[in-house]
Amino acid sequence: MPRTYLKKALKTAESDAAAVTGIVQTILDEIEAGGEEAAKAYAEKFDRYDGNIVVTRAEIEAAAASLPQKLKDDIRFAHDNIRRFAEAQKATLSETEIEIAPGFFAGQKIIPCQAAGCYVPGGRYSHVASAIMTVTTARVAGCQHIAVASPPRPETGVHPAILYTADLCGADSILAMGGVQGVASMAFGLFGQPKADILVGPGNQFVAEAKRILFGRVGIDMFAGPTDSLVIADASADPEIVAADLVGQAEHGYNSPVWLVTDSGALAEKVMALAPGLIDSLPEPNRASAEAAWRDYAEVIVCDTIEEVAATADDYAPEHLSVQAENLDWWLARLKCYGSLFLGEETTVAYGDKAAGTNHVLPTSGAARYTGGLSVHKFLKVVTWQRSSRDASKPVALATARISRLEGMEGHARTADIRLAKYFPGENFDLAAVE
Ligand SMILES: NC(=O)C1=CN([C@@H]2O[C@H](COP(=O)(O)OP(=O)(O)OC[C@H]3O[C@@H](n4cnc5c(N)ncnc54)[C@H](O)[C@@H]3O)[C@@H](O)[C@H]2O)C=CC1
Ligand SMILES: O=C(O)[C@@H](O)CS(=O)(=O)O
Ligand SMILES: [Zn+2]
Repeated sequence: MPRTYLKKALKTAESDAAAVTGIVQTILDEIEAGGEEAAKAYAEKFDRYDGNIVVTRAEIEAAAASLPQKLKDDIRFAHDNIRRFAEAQKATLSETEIEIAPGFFAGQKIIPCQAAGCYVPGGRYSHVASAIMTVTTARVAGCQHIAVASPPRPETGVHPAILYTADLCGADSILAMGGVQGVASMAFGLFGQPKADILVGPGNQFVAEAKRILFGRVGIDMFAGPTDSLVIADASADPEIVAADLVGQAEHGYNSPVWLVTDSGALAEKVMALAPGLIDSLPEPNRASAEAAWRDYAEVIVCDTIEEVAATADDYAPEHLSVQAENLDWWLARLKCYGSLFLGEETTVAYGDKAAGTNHVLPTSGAARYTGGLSVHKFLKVVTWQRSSRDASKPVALATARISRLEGMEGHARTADIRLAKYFPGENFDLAAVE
C-alpha cells in the first residue's frame, strides 16, 4: 500500500464549515444594516470591549513608549527583512508596451489598490508579525490608505506591540475591532475609514469566512484561515526537531492541522512518541491548543517512495511545507502545492512566520492548490491599454467586424464599421461574417 496512516485525523478544515458560514453571514448582515452601533455591539459581545474604536495618535505614542527597546529593535529587524523582500517582489513586475502591428500599441500598467484593509489577528496570541506582513506589503505596493483592524482586549484595547508595529509599518488608521466586525468595518467603510478595495490578512475561521463571503464586493488576498503545516522528513531527519516543528505549529489553535509525511516508518514512530511530551511541556493556553490539534487534526503518513511522499504533500497543499530530507534541490524542483517552502533543518516555519522576509500570510485549507501567499502583487492591479493610428486600426477593425457578426453581436460590428467608413472613405470592405 503506497500510503500508511499511523495517525489519521478525526476532523478536517471542512468539519465546521457550514456552521461558520451561517454565523458569519448573520453578523455581516446585521452590521451592514446597523452600521457602527452593530459593530460595537459585537465587539462587546465577543471581546468584552466598549472603549474607543479608532486608536488615537496619543494611544499609539503611549504604546510605543511602553515597549522595551530590544523588542522594538526585533520588530524593526523583521520589518526591514519583510520590506526588502516585498520590494524585490515588486521589482519582478513591470509595466510593458508592445507594438502589435506597426502603429498599433498595447501595454500593461500597474496600479496599486487605493484603500487596503489589513486584519491583524489577536484572539489567542498577539500577532505582531501579521501587522508587519500586511501593512508593510501594502505600503511597498503603494496603496494610498491602509487601515488595520485588530481585536481589543477588555479594558486595555489592542496590544501595544501591535499598535507600535502597525504604525511603524505605515498604517494610516487602526481600529480596535476584531473578528467579523473588524473585517466588516473596513469593507463597509465604518468609523471614518474609506471602504476597503482589498481586504488582506490572516485570522481564525470566522475572519477567513467573512473575507470569503465579501469577496467580489471587495478584493481579498486569499483564504488565510487556521494555520496548517506539513513536514516531509526522511530517515536522515532529526526526530526531535521534526517533533518540535510539528508541535510548534500545532499551538496555533485547536483546529490547526499538522501533518508528517515520510518514507521512514522508524522516524514516524519516534516523532509520534516524542510529540505528546513536547505538547505537555508547553504553557497554557498553548498546551491545550496543541493537544487538541494533535488529537483531532494531526496525521502521520508513511509512504513507500519519495515520489509518493511528494505526491501526498501536493494533495494536502499545505500552507507551510518543511522538508527535512536529503537532496533538497530535488524537492524544490518536484513540489508544486504549498504556501511557503522551508528547505532543510537549518530553517523552520517560525522563521518565516516572524522575521526571515517571506510573507507569513499564506493560503490554508488546500488553497495552495491555486494561489501563493500575500505578496506585493496582491495589492497591484495589472491593467492593460491600447492605442492606434488610423491606418494601423484597419486590419483590427475588419477582423473585429467579421468576428462580431459571426457571434451575432451586430452592435459591436458596427463600432468597427463606422470607423472604417470614417477613416477610409470610398473604400469597400468585406464586413460580412465568414461562415
Ligand atoms: N493563514 C495564515 O497566514 C495565518 C493564520 N493565522 C491564524 O489566525 C488565527 C488567529 O485566531 P484568533 O487567535 O482566534 O484571532 P482572530 O483575531 O482571528 O479572531 C479573534 C476574533 O474572533 C471572533 N470570534 C471569537 N469567537 C467567535 C464566535 N463564536 N463567533 C464569531 N466570532 C468569534 C472575535 O470577534 C474575536 O475578535 C489562528 O487560527 C491562526 O492559525 C495566523 C497567522 C497567519
Ligand atoms: O499561519 C501562519 O502563517 C502563522 O504560522 C504565522 S504566525 O506564527 O501566527 O505568526
Ligand atoms: Zn506559526
